[in-house]
Amino acid sequence: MAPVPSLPIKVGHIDDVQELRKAKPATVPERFIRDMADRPKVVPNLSSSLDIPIIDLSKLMKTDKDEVMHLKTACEEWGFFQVLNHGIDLNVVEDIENVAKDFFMLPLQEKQKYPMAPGTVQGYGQAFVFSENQKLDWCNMFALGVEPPCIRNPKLWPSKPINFRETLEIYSREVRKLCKTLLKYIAVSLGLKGDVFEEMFGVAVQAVRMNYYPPCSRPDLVLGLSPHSDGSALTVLQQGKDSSVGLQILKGQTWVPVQPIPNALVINIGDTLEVLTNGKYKSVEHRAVTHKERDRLSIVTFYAPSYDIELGPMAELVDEKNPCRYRRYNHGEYSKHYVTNKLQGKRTLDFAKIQSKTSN
Ligand SMILES: COC(=O)C(/C=C/C1=C(C)CCCC1(C)C)=C/O[C@H]1C=C(C)C(=O)O1
Ligand SMILES: O=C(O)CCC(=O)C(=O)O
Ligand SMILES: [Fe+2]
Repeated sequence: MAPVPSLPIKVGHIDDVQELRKAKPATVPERFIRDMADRPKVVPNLSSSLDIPIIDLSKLMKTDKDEVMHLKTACEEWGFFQVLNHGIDLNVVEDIENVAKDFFMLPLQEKQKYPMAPGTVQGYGQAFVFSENQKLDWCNMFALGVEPPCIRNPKLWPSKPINFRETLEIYSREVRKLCKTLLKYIAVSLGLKGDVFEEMFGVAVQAVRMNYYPPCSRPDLVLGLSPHSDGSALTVLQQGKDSSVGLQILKGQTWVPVQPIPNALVINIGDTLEVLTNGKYKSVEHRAVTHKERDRLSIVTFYAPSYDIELGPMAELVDEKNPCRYRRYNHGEYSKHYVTNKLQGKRTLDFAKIQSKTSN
């Protein structure tokens, strides 16, 4: 079951932010200006002790016990880590960045041949806009369902740049392998059998979203991407080589910037793993901010179970001390719920939460 909108929705006019940037209006249009409380603080991006953990996959693959512990701590305390020695050929990483950039640099008319229809998440445009008065993100997105083939919409796969399709296929194959490997060690770090997720997921759903954030004259007033947690099991995020620092994750009350590390990929736990682990590993809220002079590109892969599967907290992770915090549900239904609601911090996961006096 692929998620589709059931009602026609009115979203009003959505400015293309690259075109806005070219036109250089004296002020940022009202629809992009955030309420005071939601505006980002613009501070210098200094590296600090609050950097997200770094995991060396080559050590994990030798089942280095310390690295497995390190992974466990990263998933429990951060929900985010950067992975080094991820095994994806650097040419593959470079090629996807180049085709994504080439796509976004095409004339608007060309990109609009692949429109994201209101209320849907595939194609070129802004996802997660459901009303005329909703604030907009300072971002252009291009998103495609990749696996299994039944979620692809072939009309949305662009003919330009000419190597787009082949490059995305090669990249997605490699990222899929990486997700399977990471899930194996995530299972091991939980004291579970390495193949537990692979067995459970069926033919995993995989989607890619390319986000392009042009510079913004008032980065203090806008957001590149609204706060959200990902609906996936695992997300793999590649930050453009010369991109500005823009990804921030919420740690306690603080938005912590993710400092790009050359040749590393950013991995985060999605809502689905939070549910499966009964909240032991958390999907952490994150957002993107913009920069006054510099642009930013990110290529994001969402990896999730087949729509057919029913899931809930794994029995091994539920006991008296850790009572069951989420109900069982069908993943296709959660996907539909996710893509038919605006990005709203961690609120989307209320879908699955068992409300109790102690739950947060
Ligand atoms: C803009 O897209 C998203 O943010 C997104 C959607 C991904 C998808 C597609 C682009 C094609 C169809 C499948 C899918 C819904 C995965 C986020 O994906 C998260 C949300 C859920 C649920 C998930 O599994 O990944
Ligand atoms: O661009 C980024 O760094 C954030 C992207 C993101 O969180 C997403 O696409 O879900
Ligand atoms: Fe995200």
